[in-house]
Amino acid sequence: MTLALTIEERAARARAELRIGAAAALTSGARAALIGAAEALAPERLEDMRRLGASLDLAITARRAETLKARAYDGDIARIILGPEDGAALIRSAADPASDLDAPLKGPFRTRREGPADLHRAAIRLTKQAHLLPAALVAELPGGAEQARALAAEHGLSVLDAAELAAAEAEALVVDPVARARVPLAASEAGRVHVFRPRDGSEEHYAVEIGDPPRDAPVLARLHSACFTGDVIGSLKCDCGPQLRAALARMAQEGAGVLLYLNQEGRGIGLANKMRAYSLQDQGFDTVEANHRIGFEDDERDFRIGATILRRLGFSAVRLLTNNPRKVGMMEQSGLTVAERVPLIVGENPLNAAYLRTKAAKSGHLM
Ligand SMILES: Nc1nc2c(ncn2[C@@H]2O[C@H](COP(=O)(O)OP(=O)(O)OP(=O)(O)O)[C@@H](O)[C@H]2O)c(=O)[nH]1
Ligand SMILES: [Zn+2]
Repeated sequence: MTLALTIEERAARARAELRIGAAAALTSGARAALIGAAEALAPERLEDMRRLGASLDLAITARRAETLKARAYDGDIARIILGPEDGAALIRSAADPASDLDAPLKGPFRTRREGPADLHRAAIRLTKQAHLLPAALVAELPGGAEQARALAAEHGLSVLDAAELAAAEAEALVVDPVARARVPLAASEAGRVHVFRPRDGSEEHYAVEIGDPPRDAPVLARLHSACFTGDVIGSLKCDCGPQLRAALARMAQEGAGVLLYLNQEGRGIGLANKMRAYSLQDQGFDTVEANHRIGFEDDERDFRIGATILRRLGFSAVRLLTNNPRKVGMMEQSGLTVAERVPLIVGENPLNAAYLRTKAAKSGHLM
């Protein structure tokens, strides 16, 4: 029956469900759990999960666990054991770094050592993909997958298999061209915008083509990650706006180029989480420390999507405008030739100098 949803479609739906505070069910073989996003799940639903579950955990990343001084027995993640008294306030304080400074001695949190952590890991992945705080409530069901399917059928919940979910992530890298049109730009009247839609239902990405770059020669290219604050409202905290405009100006000057505008706001964590990171930066943490304290890696972007889009446009070799060696490495790993790295050093000001120094010192950016 082709009306049945694929795992990718069910994952897209589950991400939306987590964002609106609904629960979903995850299975792994005969085991299963109900999950919810720590920042969104309604308290009444939490009580249902507590009632139905043989256990109730808060799954967090090892990064967040480090800030909370909780032991991460599962490598990249940790499972905080919630007791009957642990309600919404405790969950929020464990998941959300906003109050860390007011309550520096959170916890102590007891973390789980025994048993598999695959359901917890899958739940955290979904919250990250939904651009929520990377923290999930996980109630293991005593009746396993059978109980999960019965509950899902009764209440209209999504049921996803953790292993299938991981395998389905490759679909995020498959994009289809949707529409394109001429858009005369201030930098160059020979502008054209192409919209690409990922098969996994995640956000669309755009390509801005300047002129008519030949497909058989390395194209002057930029992979620009969305920065609402820098690109749109002129934030002085980063260099994104000036980089965006300088890249287009350089392409206009050469008469040809392609700028990918990738919707990877905040290095892939979304604007809400980026503002959480900025709030931590106001408390004195640098850009990398701030990401870690929320529970993210320094950089959650997958640049392979950029290579895919370039190839869809017919390019196989680039002269890449970037100061980030990771972008060069990822393009090459994806089979694109980087004929040259073209530095893009613009837009330093007194308010972003420390940020740019941190990127150079900790993230390997070339200055
Ligand atoms: N999480 C987080 N993201 C930030 C911060 N400042 C800027 N960003 C995001 O960082 C990304 C900047 O991306 P780029 O300029 O494309 O990449 P880059 O790694 O700096 O590399 P190049 O500019 O190519 O040298 C954008 O998605 C911004 O939204 C910050 O303090 N925290
Ligand atoms: Zn920026």
